[in-house]
Amino acid sequence: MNTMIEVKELQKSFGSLEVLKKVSFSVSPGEAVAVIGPSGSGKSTMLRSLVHLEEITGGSIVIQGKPLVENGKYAGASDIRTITASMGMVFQHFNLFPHLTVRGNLELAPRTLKREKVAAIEAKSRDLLAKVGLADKADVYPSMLSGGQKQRVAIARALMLNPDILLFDEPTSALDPELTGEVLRVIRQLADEQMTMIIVTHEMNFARDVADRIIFMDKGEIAESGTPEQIFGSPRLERTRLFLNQG
Ligand SMILES: Nc1ncnc2c1ncn2[C@@H]1O[C@H](COP(=O)(O)OP(=O)(O)OP(=O)(O)O)[C@@H](O)[C@H]1O
Repeated sequence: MNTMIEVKELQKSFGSLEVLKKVSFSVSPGEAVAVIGPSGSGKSTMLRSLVHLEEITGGSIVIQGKPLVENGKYAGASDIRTITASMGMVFQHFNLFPHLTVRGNLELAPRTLKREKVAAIEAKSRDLLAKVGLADKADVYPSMLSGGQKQRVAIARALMLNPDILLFDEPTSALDPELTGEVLRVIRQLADEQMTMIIVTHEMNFARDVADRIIFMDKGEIAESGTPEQIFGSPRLERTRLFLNQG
């Protein structure tokens, strides 16, 4: 399989507001793609469309060769479930279940799906918590954790279902600056392990360091796409950076 994600002429409108205007791109296996761009340019909407959290108004999305939506027509409900199950999503605001412990958060979906034995699920949650540096937090509740710790739990939770693709929607935007590093380190480790990822982020330096490719969105379109070297040499991006820094 050569393409993990193939997006063709994706269009999305909210009422009369056209948020995505024929956006096309593809992601190869093992690629880490960062999506950057000014606020309101459609980055989150594009990402959410891939996992059917937004219903698109035109175009096609094909995940690992399977069409989620083709020329605006969606697959059947069961195919949509299967296709979106191959992707894990990490949100800006963590979205942990407050009434479950850290371990409970990790194990809820796999225990509900019953695809694996309970012992295997428990072993995996232990391993993944160790991987994100939180082995000692398995039995605490999310309210006891810092934002950076919560986000690392959310990443471990997304990994519990063995996704082929991970999507990050501004994973550090809700964090105090001193807590972003611990989350970015985990994402970088996943990139080093060749996890296929799309990361929507405002962290320009991180995008430059971790991404194989950068997609720069502006006003619902892909303004530029290329390697970090190509994109960070671009005068258009420089103008946006100055603008963002002033904000
Ligand atoms: N549910 C919705 N209903 C109406 N408009 C929406 C909805 N969701 C997003 N929008 C609008 O779509 C546009 C793109 O939003 P989106 O969140 O995709 O941008 P973004 O590039 O991710 O921005 P940011 O960096 O601020 O998160 C914005 O104008 C936003 O107000």
